[in-house]
This record gives sequence, structure tokens and C-alpha cells, in this order.
Amino acid sequence: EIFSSVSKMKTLPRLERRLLTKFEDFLQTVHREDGAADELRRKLQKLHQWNSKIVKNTSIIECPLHAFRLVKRLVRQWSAVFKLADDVIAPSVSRFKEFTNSTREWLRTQQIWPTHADLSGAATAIVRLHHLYNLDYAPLLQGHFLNVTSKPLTSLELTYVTKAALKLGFICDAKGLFSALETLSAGFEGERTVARVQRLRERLSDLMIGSMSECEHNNSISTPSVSFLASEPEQRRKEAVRTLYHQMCRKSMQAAIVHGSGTRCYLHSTQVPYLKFKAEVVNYDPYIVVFHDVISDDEIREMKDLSFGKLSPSTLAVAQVAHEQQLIRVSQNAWLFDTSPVVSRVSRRVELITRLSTRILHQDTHAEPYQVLNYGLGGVYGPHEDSVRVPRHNGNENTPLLRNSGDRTATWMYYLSDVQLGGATVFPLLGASIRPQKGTAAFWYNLKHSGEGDVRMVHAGCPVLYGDKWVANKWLREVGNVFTRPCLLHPHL
Ligand SMILES: O=C(O)CCC(=O)C(=O)O
Ligand SMILES: [Fe+2]
Repeated sequence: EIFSSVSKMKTLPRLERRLLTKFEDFLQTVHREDGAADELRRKLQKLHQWNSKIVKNTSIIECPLHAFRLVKRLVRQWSAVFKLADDVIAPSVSRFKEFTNSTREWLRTQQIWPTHADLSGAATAIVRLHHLYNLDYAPLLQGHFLNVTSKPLTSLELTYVTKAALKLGFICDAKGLFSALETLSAGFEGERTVARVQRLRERLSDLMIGSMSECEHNNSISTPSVSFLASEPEQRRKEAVRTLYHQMCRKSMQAAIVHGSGTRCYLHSTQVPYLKFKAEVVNYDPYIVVFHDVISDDEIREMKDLSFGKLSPSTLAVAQVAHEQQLIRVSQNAWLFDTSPVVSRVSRRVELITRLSTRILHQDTHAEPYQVLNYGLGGVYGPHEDSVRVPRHNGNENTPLLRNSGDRTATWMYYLSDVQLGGATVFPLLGASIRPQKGTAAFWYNLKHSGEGDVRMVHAGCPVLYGDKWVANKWLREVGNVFTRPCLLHPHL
């Protein structure tokens, strides 16, 4: 899957360019002038034009609507190209079959070519963003997404978006989208469009029967169904946290200054005399602090470069049902050890500032390697605690890492990118939020001084509305840090 990493998606136009070149070069060697070959040339020419526009400006993929359209083109238009080549041309030109087979194989080895799952993932992102941030669907139908303007949605595109809303269980969104689809396809007599609309109508009416939801209440975010077993009060607590999380994400979009009110700045001393860092207290009790200018652009580039090839879709520490993961976490991550002088230096800085050890040695691990995260389209990380030792995570105590190194005492999170819109880190129970800013880092403790997991530290990454969000987590472990964690009375760390 690729929709779960915006940075990976940005490499798609270059790959498409290489694919186009392969086809164009091959066609040069095929001297065939008939309708099918002409049609193939025409299709490729059109793809070439689209590609030329986007290959020079891949940052537009940070806009979910452009990203959705790119994925749609790669999945649908290219499968039409292959189909035409295989079904119409290859039977009379045998070399063609060899060519399409080997080209398909080549694409597979690149591992990033999108599939139908990516197409529905991209449509899901668009719906989730509209739903969560309370955006009006009307501009989207006209091809507008925030300040980006493009062509109105086609009936096929609208079908994907409506289906995504249905799948998410957002019935009111689906109803609205479906009636727009009906209007849009009213004049079309095409069999496929009619059948598509009919199928959706049936699915929607099935869902409506079981649901009494009134669409006027669209603003209160429906909590997605959670099918794993949970006791009733726990379930209610979870829903309350989710509601607060959604509210905070929306609020973080409106406020110009995102950090909590009463934010206080100071110069934070380190173990090196005169080396101080700008610090901003986001919350006093429990303590959450953001440090500014703690990692340079060059260091960030190196961390991203070292991680990029290793990114793979994020999973969750707490087992969840597969289809729910989409709602809880949409990102890819890689583990990065201190294998280069730059990464080591970046870790030393964490030590200088926090006075905690980041040493990673076999059998004596004071910290985890960096978990470098790149978010995907509408990328989110729902409410969670970094600590495993919060009461409701019972049963997780017995992992080898926990036995050897203890819990995640503290979290240090480097922000490796800005995010144009959305993507704030929020603490729903504290009312604190942090806007991602390249070069800064957030720090907080996950455990109380007693060693118990602090449930107040539940936090989340709001959906990325527009942008390519990167963070790097350094989780500092208990063992090796029990004596270094500063005293409770210390005003700072
Ligand atoms: O990306 C964010 O803002 C939060 C990430 C996070 O909480 C985590 O990776 O554990
Ligand atoms: Fe976290």
C-alpha cells in the first residue's frame, strides 16, 4: 500500500515517467498502423501530458484531492492501457505480450504502484477529513479542496467517495454524497454508471434501515464501531476521549496560536554550560514542553533519507481488527538506530536536554531506536498512550522489552516537517495541543513518579488535512533512567 505515506506517493510521478518511456520506446519498434495502435498512442500521449504537469510539481500530492486523482489515474488509466495492449494488440504482435508481461513484473518489483486498495484508501482519507473537520462537501464536488482548485468530481470519482463514506459508517455523509451522485449521473444513460448508482442505492437503503440517525446531528462525530470486546465503562471512556480528540483537532485548525493558553517560554539549560535551548511549556501538570531549533535541516534530511527505504505500514502495539486500523493509524514507519554520526549526534542532544540516557546496548537498553513516521493521506494516529503500563493495557507487561528495559518512561518527539494544515498533536484530557513545526521537539513523561502509567497522557496525531508530516519518536525506557529522572519538585524537567 502506498496511500499511507505521502512521501512515497511523491515518487509515483517519476515512476510513471519511466513507465511511459518504456511504452514509448517499445512502440517505436512496432511498425503497426491500425486503430488499436493509434488508440494506444493517444492514451499514452494523454497520460504523458498529465504526467508532465505533476512530475515538475510533486508537492501538490500533499493535497488529498490531487493525490486521489493521481492514484485513480495510475490504477484505472494504466490498467486500460495494459488491457488494450494485451487484448487487442498482443494477439497479432507476439512481442507485445512479452513486453507487457515483463513491464508488469518490473512495476511489481518497484513495490509502490498503487492498487484498488490505495484508491479506496485515498477516497477514505477525503471523507474522513471532511467528516472530522466539518468541511462542506459542496466545494469538493466542484473540484475545490481548501484553496486548491481543479475540475469538478466525475461521477466515477464521486462513486468512490460515496462508497468510502458508506464503508466508514458515516451514513449522513453518504446520503448527501449519494444524492449529489444521483444528480450528476441523471443525464447519463451509460449502463455502467446506471448500474453503479443502483448498487449504491441498495447499499445505502440497507444501511438506513438499521440506523435512525438524523443528519441534522451531523456535527456530532459518530464514533466508529469498535468490535473488539471492551467493558462498558471502558468503552464509554474511550468514546469520551475520542469526542474530545475530534473537538481539539477542529479547534487546533481555527486557532492561529495553537499552543495552550498561558504558554510560558524559557531558556532551558543543558549539561553543557552556556548551551541552552528555547523551551515552551505547553502544559504544567503533567509537564509537556516543546523545544525549538533542536534539530537542523541537514540532520532532518539525513534521518529521512536513512528511513525512507525502510518505511512500512504502521501497525499497532495493541491488537486491533484490521479494518479498524485505517481509522486509528494511517502512516508508515521505520526504526532507525544510531548508525550514523548524524543520528548519534541527534541522540546526544536528547540526552543533553533531558538528562536521560538513550543508550542502546544488547541486554542494557535505555531507549528505543527512533521510530521515524511518515503520515499518509489524511494520516492520523488516534488517541493512545505511549506507555504500556496503563491499567487497561493489562496483559502487555510480559513482552521481552518490558521485562528487560521497563516501560516507556518518557517520549521525545522530533518534528521533521511542517504541516500546512491539520496534523496537530493533541492531548484530549489536558486541552493541550502542539502544532508540528520542523526543527522542534516535544517532550513529556508517560509514567508517574510511582512508575504507574499516567492515563492523563493520552494523546493523538490529528488527521493531516494538507501536507507531508514526518516525526521521529525516541522512547526513553525505565531501566537505566530510574535514577536520572529529575525530582518531582524541579520546575522544569
Ligand atoms: O504524530 C503525532 O503527532 C503523534 C505521534 C505519536 O503519538 C506516536 O507516534 O506515538
Ligand atoms: Fe504517541
